[in-house]
Amino acid sequence: MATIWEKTQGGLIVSCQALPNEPLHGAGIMARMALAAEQGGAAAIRANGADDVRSIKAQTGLPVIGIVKRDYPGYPIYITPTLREVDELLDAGADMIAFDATLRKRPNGCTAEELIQRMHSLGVPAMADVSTLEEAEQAERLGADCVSTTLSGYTPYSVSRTGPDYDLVEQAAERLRIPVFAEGRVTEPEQVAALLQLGAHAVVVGSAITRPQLIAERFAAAAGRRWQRDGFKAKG
Ligand SMILES: CC(=O)N[C@H](C=O)[C@@H](O)[C@H](O)[C@H](O)COP(=O)(O)O
Repeated sequence: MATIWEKTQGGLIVSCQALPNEPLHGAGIMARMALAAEQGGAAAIRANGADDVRSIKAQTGLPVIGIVKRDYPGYPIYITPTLREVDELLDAGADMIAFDATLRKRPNGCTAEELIQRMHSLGVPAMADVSTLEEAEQAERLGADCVSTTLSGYTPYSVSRTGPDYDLVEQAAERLRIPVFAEGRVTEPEQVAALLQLGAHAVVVGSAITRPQLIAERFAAAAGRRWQRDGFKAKG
């Protein structure tokens, strides 16, 4: 049977996530979203929360990269911050687990090595979500199986951009021996092709496919600008 690396190589991974404050929140809806992504050609799904992971695995034949977003007061990190979230995802049958691998402090004194070791104890690969090249290199040293550029632009010390972080993808792909996934602010198909060309193992796309409120917002903003420019012209 093909490994998750073979299944995802050169492919599209669709992130299907809706937090409790989003209109599409719910494991059933996310499973439908994942099914649609599968029909569209996704090689794997990235999903948030044990319920969504279970539901997506039951509805699709795709590998699922699981995360649990959970806030711990006083800590800025929220993507699979501790062993508790890792255990929830292992229990749900995630095929890979992604976690915040930035150099910031983790709640409960947990370390990145501990999280990786727990995943490896059950044979589940660890995806390190990073925001800089330094974090990517550190994640590789600690034993992560791959990195994703998920957090570039979302830490106070990484550069904020409107589009994908091409530089980080290119530099990490050049320097690291482990696969580099491109993730974050990919909105156009041409960007997917460009990121693969720069050495990404696969490209993760979320909001541009699975957050319809943000898709509508882009179109509404375009309409709004026209409205402001032309003014309202009543008929007749
Ligand atoms: C920064 C953070 O919390 N990113 C999250 C990580 O799982 C998700 O909210 C993103 O949707 C995902 O990374 C895909 O990115 P984009 O939606 O830009 O295609």
